[in-house]
Amino acid sequence: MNKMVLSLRKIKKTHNYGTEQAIPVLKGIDLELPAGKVVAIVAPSGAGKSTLLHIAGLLDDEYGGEVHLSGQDMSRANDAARTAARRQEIGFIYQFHHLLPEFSALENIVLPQLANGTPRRQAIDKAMDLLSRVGVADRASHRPAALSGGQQQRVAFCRALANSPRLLLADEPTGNLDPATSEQVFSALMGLVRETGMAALIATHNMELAARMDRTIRLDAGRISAKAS
Ligand SMILES: Nc1ncnc2c1ncn2[C@@H]1O[C@H](COP(=O)(O)OP(=O)(O)OP(=O)(O)O)[C@@H](O)[C@H]1O
Repeated sequence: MNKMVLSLRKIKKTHNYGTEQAIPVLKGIDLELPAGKVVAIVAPSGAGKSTLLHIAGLLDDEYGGEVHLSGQDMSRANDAARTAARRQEIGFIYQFHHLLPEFSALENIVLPQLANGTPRRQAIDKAMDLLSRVGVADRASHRPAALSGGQQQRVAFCRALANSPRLLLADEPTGNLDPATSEQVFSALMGLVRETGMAALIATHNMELAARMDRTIRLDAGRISAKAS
């Protein structure tokens, strides 16, 4: 039996709630994400993908419904518990990565592991393994400013996976990559999911990639409109 890593139950979100410009964005989203599965969210611009990823990633606490992480209802958890869960269990890949500019690519991936108590040697080995999987190991000692946009994006991908999260949330993780590099990052992602049993929820406009994931959900006008398994 597959364990549910993420369960979203009746998620509702209105931006600017209670004001004249109240914008209902999510109108009751239910989603079950088991371990070892990759689910694509496909949606037109403005449909609420980022809003949903923020709620799933415990970055927002003003919403209706429940977010369960590994069976625990995080919508009722306090700040400290949500912060700990974010650090230890969730990896994020944003459209705009925020690598630390004064540190090398390698250090950007090592530091979050040290903060989590991983011994330095082990953290470096893990970082180098991740960098190799996405083809940027030879740039390990470069600072972000000395990397191309696509290389920075790949480093951010490695950083998100550094602490072996149980849940990966990604907003267009291959958005700015050329087709060959996008393929390499996608294969690395699928490989890691199969090896580790991580679960991933990935927003993408790339229908070809979405079709290769385990399932696609379509978000439209605040609801899940169609499912393909
Ligand atoms: N902080 C906010 N305050 C008010 N409205 C917001 C806020 N954030 C987002 N919205 C609105 O909520 C809707 C959903 O935004 P969201 O960023 O989740 O869309 P998206 O599906 O991720 O879009 P895209 O693909 O263009 O990034 C949009 O209409 C947006 O204008």
